[in-house]
Amino acid sequence: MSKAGEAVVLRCPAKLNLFLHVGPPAEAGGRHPVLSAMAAIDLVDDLEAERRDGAGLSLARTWAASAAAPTPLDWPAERDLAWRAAEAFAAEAGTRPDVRLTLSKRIPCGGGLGGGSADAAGVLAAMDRLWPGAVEEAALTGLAAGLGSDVPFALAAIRGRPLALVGGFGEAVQPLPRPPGAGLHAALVFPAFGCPTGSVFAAFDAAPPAGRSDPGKARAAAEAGWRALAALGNALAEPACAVRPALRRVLEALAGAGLDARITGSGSTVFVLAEDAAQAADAARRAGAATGLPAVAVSGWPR
Ligand SMILES: C[C@](O)(CO)[C@H](O)COP(=O)(O)OP(=O)(O)OC[C@H]1O[C@@H](n2ccc(N)nc2=O)[C@H](O)[C@@H]1O
Ligand SMILES: Nc1ncnc2c1ncn2[C@@H]1O[C@H](COP(=O)(O)OP(=O)(O)OP(=O)(O)O)[C@@H](O)[C@H]1O
Repeated sequence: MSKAGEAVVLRCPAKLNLFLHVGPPAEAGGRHPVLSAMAAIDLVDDLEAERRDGAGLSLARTWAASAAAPTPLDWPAERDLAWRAAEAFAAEAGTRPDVRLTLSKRIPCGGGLGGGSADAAGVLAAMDRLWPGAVEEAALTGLAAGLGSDVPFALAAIRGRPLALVGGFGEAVQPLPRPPGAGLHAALVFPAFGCPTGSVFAAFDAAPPAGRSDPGKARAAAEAGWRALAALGNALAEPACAVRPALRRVLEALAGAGLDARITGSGSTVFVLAEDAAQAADAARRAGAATGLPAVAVSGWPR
């Protein structure tokens, strides 16, 4: 049955790396194996995808009115991960990328929140619905891994698995037990600069920390709670501060306000875990006052 003219609307969630361990690359200049507990949060980009047979690919990107840290969306559409996901899906399906994509963004760019990856995963999930059965499941997850390390988790989250232990180069996504008690709540702080992921991994190589990642420890931590997961640390936190010294000053200002702040991914976004939504809102207010930066409260996604 043709799906031409049909539209799919879905949400593309940001992720938090509750902890992030990084191993050495197999060869100099290669990518780094990671182990991370990733959780989707209710900071989302909205995607609409409409199939229009014969009309080609188009992409419109704007910031939602509620976006806390909008920056120029100035890279060419052809380089956007959403666009590249549409082309990759169509090539795999043996069809043309005849889809009109409209993105209303809220996830800050270059913030370690995986916004571009979430958009790409959203496009894969949407096109899978608009061209049902055209790409097999294993091929779809392969496309996700080819687009970036955070895309397989984002695809799993959109399809109902919003908390996972992620290994390899992001392609090994395994369910993680949901910590007991309340759900995930946090305040996010958005520095006025991004952290270029490649430079942060290069800084990691210049001073790699000792220690090995252990999936068993990660599972035990998940059974203990959200804070136990975060206590496993982020191996890119120091490298991110080396690349952007101002990030250390943000962490120091938050510590001075009594807030236990951590970096997600390769930075620059900082998060403070909270017990519930009211505490997260309070932490966001205090974080904003201590740093002068935009700060928002978030919860696990979907709520
Ligand atoms: C830091 C994380 O967000 C953790 O979830 C991800 O590992 C980032 O992965 P990503 O978004 O796929 O990163 P990209 O923006 O595609 O990669 C930028 C650059 O970071 C380095 N890179 C990235 C991922 C990885 N596992 N090892 C790397 O060494 C590579 O030099 C790469 O060219
Ligand atoms: N749809 C997109 N949304 C945001 N950035 C995109 C997108 N497509 C391509 N990019 C490019 O990727 C860069 C960073 O993307 P993104 O916001 O996903 O980084 P990030 O959150 O730091 O990701 P990560 O956690 O994977 O390091 C942008 O500055 C931009 O050049």
